[in-house]
Amino acid sequence: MESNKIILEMKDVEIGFRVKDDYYNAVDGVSLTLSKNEKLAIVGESGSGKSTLATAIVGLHDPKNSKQTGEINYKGKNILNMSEKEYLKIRGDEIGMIFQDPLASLNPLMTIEAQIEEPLFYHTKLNKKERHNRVLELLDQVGIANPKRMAKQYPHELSGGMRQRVIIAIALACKPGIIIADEPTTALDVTIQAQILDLLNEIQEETESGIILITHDLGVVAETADRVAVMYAGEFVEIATVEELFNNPKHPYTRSLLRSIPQSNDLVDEESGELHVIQGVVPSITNLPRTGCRFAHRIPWINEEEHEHNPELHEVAEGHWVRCTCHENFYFPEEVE
Ligand SMILES: Nc1ncnc2c1ncn2[C@@H]1O[C@H](COP(=O)(O)OP(=O)(O)OP(=O)(O)O)[C@@H](O)[C@H]1O
Repeated sequence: MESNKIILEMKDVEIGFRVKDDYYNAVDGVSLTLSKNEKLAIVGESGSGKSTLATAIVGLHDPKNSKQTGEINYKGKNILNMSEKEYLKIRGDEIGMIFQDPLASLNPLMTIEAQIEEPLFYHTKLNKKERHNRVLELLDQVGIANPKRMAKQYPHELSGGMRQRVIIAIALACKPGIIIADEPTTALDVTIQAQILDLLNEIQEETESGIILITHDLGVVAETADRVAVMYAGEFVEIATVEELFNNPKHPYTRSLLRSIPQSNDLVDEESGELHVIQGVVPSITNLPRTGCRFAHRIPWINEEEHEHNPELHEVAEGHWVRCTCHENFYFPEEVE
């Protein structure tokens, strides 16, 4: 990493949703920093709270149905306390967003040019001609072969991969210092996924922005990230550099996630030829155990005494944090004869 200047700092962030008359936390006390020029991945199964956190960073939770506490500090201000008016100055300007479904994120009735021009209109002083030139420059930057032609088209005329490139162009329009990418390649087929990840890597080298990449896919993490935070049931259970996480995973959840990806032969059970899968699912927010190790029920063969009563993150090596003590004597039952 060329620079370790912290540009976003999350401190004890809690985000709860109203269910009937109560609030239940989907994000439950997370702390993390993002540095300039860093690609930080947040990884976890569906329901672990990743999108809830990403949505808070871009200030898009509905205050009527959600409750946010803690701090997400950006340029000395807590995003969680900002009014919509204040946030409008930042969103799409200093913080860019790329979401999973490019079709849902684009307006079907506006040309590509009009959609890329919009943030330039609101956040810059460029005149019409300058905005037009910047639109063409951005389309070129995201690898679109004929920017002039594409600028006049509508979203339905484009392939999924092209639409995602347009979304990235919109996110980049005002040269944001931070880019939040929530499952940016999930809706795309595998070859296009690889191109979009390459594009994100290239863009980051050029812009030196900090990128938070939200994904359930460890393959995407390996391709893209510098550092990884593994999220389970609203908490970070492990934080490490990508090399450390893949070479020396500690938390039982991380180890289970790594065993469920099919890249390596030794992940496949020799006798049955099947992948090892993690039993069970992330509990819903109303059923989350709020005390003790939240992963304990998915590794029932591990004795209760191995878990902490109030699991905390422990630094096991420099910059490598693991929650709970259950990793110390953890094993997979199939490894024991
Ligand atoms: N508006 C909401 N109201 C109530 N519960 C919600 C709301 N949004 C999310 N949740 C719940 O919060 C938990 C975390 O959801 P979230 O979408 O953040 O997880 P995720 O890890 O991003 O999963 P996915 O990849 O499926 O989006 C889930 O149990 C989800 O059902």
